[in-house]
Amino acid sequence: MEIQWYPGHMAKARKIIKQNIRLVDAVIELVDARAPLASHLPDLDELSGGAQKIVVLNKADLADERVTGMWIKKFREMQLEALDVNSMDRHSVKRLINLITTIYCKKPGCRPTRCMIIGIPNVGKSSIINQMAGRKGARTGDIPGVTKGKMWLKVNKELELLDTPGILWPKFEDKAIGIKLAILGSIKEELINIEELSYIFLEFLSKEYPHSLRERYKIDVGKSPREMLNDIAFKRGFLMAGGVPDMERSAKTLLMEYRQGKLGRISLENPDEQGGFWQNISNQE
Ligand SMILES: Nc1nc2c(ncn2[C@@H]2O[C@H](COP(=O)(O)OP(=O)(O)OP(=O)(O)O)[C@@H](O)[C@H]2O)c(=O)[nH]1
Repeated sequence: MEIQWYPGHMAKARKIIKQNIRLVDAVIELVDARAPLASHLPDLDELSGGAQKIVVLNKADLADERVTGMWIKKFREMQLEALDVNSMDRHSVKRLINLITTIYCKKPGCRPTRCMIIGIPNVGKSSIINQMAGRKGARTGDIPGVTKGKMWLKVNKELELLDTPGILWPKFEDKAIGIKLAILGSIKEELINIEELSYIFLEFLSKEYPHSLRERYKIDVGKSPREMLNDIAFKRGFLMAGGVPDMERSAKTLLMEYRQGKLGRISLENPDEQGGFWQNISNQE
């Protein structure tokens, strides 16, 4: 499956990030816990200069807990601060605030640490900013030396966030990365052949999480992806004139329900995987 990818505003976004990054102590790179590598920004280190990076695996409530634990271990082995977070949950986000404070505020009365959130589309940047800043997130106003109009949100005495997150698009020369991001919902649907995408996803699920498919849709996971999608259409009553199964509706429903967590906690990537399903996808023409 070919994903047409024309992020026209990419250069502008990079420029804005570059300008803002020099104002912060730390960059919080938000990745999707279900695919931390595919949703990671390979050129962020080059953009972020000296600012320290904290990797936040967001939407951890939707990811396979065991696999997320493996990722955290892996990032820490690479000497990176890493934390799993559910931005919908105040307590979970509090752990991130505490981590930043522990790293940057060694003594009482320290100056506020300034952070910027960066991540790919739909990874949860606005949600985490809102959850971190909460009602206290009153804008602190223009600060001298800061690009006009730039605002800081006060999280607490020790922490301030830049009010606008940085959106970046990953480079994906690798076909599997594009497909994972499409499954997660980070790529506009108009750019995707949704039926083809669902076939790949069904094949992945039938190999890695067959029980989730069986439980949710009561289908035979030994069948071909096309047959499985067909069966989902029948089970759900997605039928067009003449009783023809509506495959597109079926595909959209499958992906929507995955993104909403209705299929259970499912990770697309595993740090220990070598070869395997995604490698085969990447190797395909
Ligand atoms: N389950 C779950 N959903 C989340 C989490 N974080 C964000 N979401 C949902 O993911 C969707 C995207 O979140 P946003 O905060 O708008 O993401 P964004 O990165 O600001 O998106 P863009 O503005 O497109 O760049 C929303 O429907 C959120 O409710 C999370 O930790 N868990």
